[in-house]
Amino acid sequence: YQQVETLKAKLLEQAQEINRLRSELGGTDAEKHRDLLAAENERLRQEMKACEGELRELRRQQQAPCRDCPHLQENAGLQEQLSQLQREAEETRAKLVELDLEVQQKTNRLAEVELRLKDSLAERAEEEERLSRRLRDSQETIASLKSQPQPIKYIIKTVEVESAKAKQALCETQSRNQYLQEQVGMQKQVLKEMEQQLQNSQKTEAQLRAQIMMYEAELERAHGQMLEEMQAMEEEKNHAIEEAFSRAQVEMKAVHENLAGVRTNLLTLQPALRTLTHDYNSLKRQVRDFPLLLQETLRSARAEISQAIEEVHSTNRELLRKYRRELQLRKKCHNELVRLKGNIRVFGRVRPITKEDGEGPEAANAVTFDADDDAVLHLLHKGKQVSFELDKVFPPQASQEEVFQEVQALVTSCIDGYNVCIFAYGQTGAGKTYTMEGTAANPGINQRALQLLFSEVRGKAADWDYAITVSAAEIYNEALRDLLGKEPQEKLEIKLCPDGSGQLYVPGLTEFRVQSVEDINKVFEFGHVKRVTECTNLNEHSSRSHALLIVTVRGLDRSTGLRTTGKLNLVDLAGSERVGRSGAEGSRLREAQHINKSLSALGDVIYALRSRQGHVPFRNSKLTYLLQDSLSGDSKTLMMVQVSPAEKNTSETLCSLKFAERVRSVELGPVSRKAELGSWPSHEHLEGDSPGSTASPGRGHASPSPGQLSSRSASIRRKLHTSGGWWDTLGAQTGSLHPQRLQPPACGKHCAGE
Ligand SMILES: Nc1ncnc2c1ncn2[C@@H]1O[C@H](COP(=O)(O)OP(=O)(O)OP(=O)(O)O)[C@@H](O)[C@H]1O
Repeated sequence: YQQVETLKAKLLEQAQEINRLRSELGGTDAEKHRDLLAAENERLRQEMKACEGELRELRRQQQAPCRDCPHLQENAGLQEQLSQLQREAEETRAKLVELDLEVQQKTNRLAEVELRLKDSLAERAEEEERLSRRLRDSQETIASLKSQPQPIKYIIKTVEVESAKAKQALCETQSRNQYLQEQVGMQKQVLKEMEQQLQNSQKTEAQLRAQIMMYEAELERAHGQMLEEMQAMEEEKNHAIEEAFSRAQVEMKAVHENLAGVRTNLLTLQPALRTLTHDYNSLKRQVRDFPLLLQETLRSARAEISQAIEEVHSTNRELLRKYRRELQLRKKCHNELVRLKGNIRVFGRVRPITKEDGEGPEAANAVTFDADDDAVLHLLHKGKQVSFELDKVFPPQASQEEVFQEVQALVTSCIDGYNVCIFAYGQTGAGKTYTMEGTAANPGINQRALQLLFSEVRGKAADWDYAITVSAAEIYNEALRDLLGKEPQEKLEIKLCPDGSGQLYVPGLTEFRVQSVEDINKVFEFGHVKRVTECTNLNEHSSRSHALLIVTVRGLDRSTGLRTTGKLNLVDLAGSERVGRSGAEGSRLREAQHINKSLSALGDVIYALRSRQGHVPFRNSKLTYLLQDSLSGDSKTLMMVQVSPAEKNTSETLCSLKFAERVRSVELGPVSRKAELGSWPSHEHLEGDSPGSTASPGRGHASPSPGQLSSRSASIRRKLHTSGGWWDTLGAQTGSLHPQRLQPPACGKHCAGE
């Protein structure tokens, strides 16, 4: 029964489904679609008709004769339009055909569906009918069976026996039932699955609900928190607003106060502004007047400046005048100083014992010095000690530097325009060349003097221009030769300047301008090579000529225009040995005679100069003639007497020292001078002089004992400081002096000079 009910319900469902399909097919969309298609079809038909009408009209217009048609131009456009319309009509027609076809297909399908639906409905109605009949039969059967009291099995069998047809129907129903039970089982399975799904869904739903509730709670809490925060912020905001308000009030108050202050300031500034305006106006006036004022001021400033310049000029002139006066004064003082020291000074230098002196008693040292007085030396000659006093004595250990220090004042005075002569005098091998030239490692006066001149000139370069030139000459056998010339053998002459100045000059004497120590070295080397040297018994490289190095210093003071010319003559005299001792004969003898003669002439000139004689015999020798302008006037002369300390040379040493002392002592005092000058000894006398014999007053200059010398030198120095000077002393005595020929002491008995 239940199966039947289920079947019935199923059939009802199918019937409902069929009705729904029918209503779908027969109702809304398909019908609407069909109507729409029909309407569209109709519209297109109408449009096509209109197009065809238009086409016809156009064809007609085209075919009509139109010779004078003013629309000829339009014709082409119309034709084009026509063809366009034709194309469109064709397209529309094709479209229409397509639509017709589609409508036809859809109508056919619809009819087909309707047909099938009708068949299905009929079939179902039949089935319904049949089933309801069977149901009724079955119900009736069941009802009759129920009313019967027989056991069911029996009835069934009876039914089976009685109704094969019903049995068959029952079988079918049973198979159907079987099928339906399977269906029910499947449905149950589906239902179970769905229930499972439902449960899962419910679980998920419960979870989601729980989650939602949690979220809602969270939301609620966040909301509450947010409200609290909003509340707090609100309060904060209110508080801040209140604070800002109160601050603004305070500031406002301050601003008001400031404003009041500004107002009062403004009130007080107004008078200041008035003053400023006034000032501005007055400044404007001043600016207007400024160019005039400026011109005026400039005029007065110019006048002041010119006045100041004038004053400076006059001050400068005055200073220049004073400077020149000071220069003259300096020169005068210098002169005075030199004069006090003596225009002619005599130094002695004792060389050390050398290997040329040999060995044994002959080479013994015969010269000693005074420990208390550096101007005194003692010579042990023939067992007796003879003492001499000069201006300064250099012992053997004195260095070249020490010697030069004593002569450098003389050297520098030639920068101031003085003429200076430095002679090295002495017997052969006594050290003249060593003192004047020195060695490469230990240069002598010549090179040091030039070096000093260079450095002095450099020091004055700011104010002065200087030119230093050097010439080198030698006098050999009374012949003057140029040591720097191209023709050293050529004899030069000394001549008077043609300008009538009385000056002497040597035509053809080479003069080199030197600017450095290197230049000097070259000059010295060159000159030295050409100097005539010969071997003698006494000195291997004895110089047989007088060698002169003439240094001329020309200066120009740039500020004053003052010009100065000073000459420094550095003379290495020829050796003054005695002829007999040097073993000279023939030409050597002639050399010696010339040497002695010229040395004698030098002695004469020096004597004449110191005794201020009216006539000075410069012309007696080439040497004195050449040095005339450097020996006369306010020129300065230094005689460096070189002596050998060797025992074997004591005779020569004695001669040299006596000569030196006599040169020096000419001016020492009227009594001594007189006595000396009155009995000027010959060389023999000099050589024969003994310390004892010279001690007697009135006969030459006695060599006192060391003790006497000390007291004498002291008295001399006193004189130098207290008296007007040597020249004055000499001048006072000139009248009483008898001109004497100053004999060169170095000539031997056979000397021509004697
Ligand atoms: N002060 C000194 N110190 C060291 N050696 C010296 C000194 N003086 C001279 N001599 C040496 O004595 C020797 C002779 O010296 P120098 O040639 O200078 O003599 P001189 O007087 O020029 O001789 P001459 O008249 O023959 O030319 C040289 O060897 C020199 O080096």
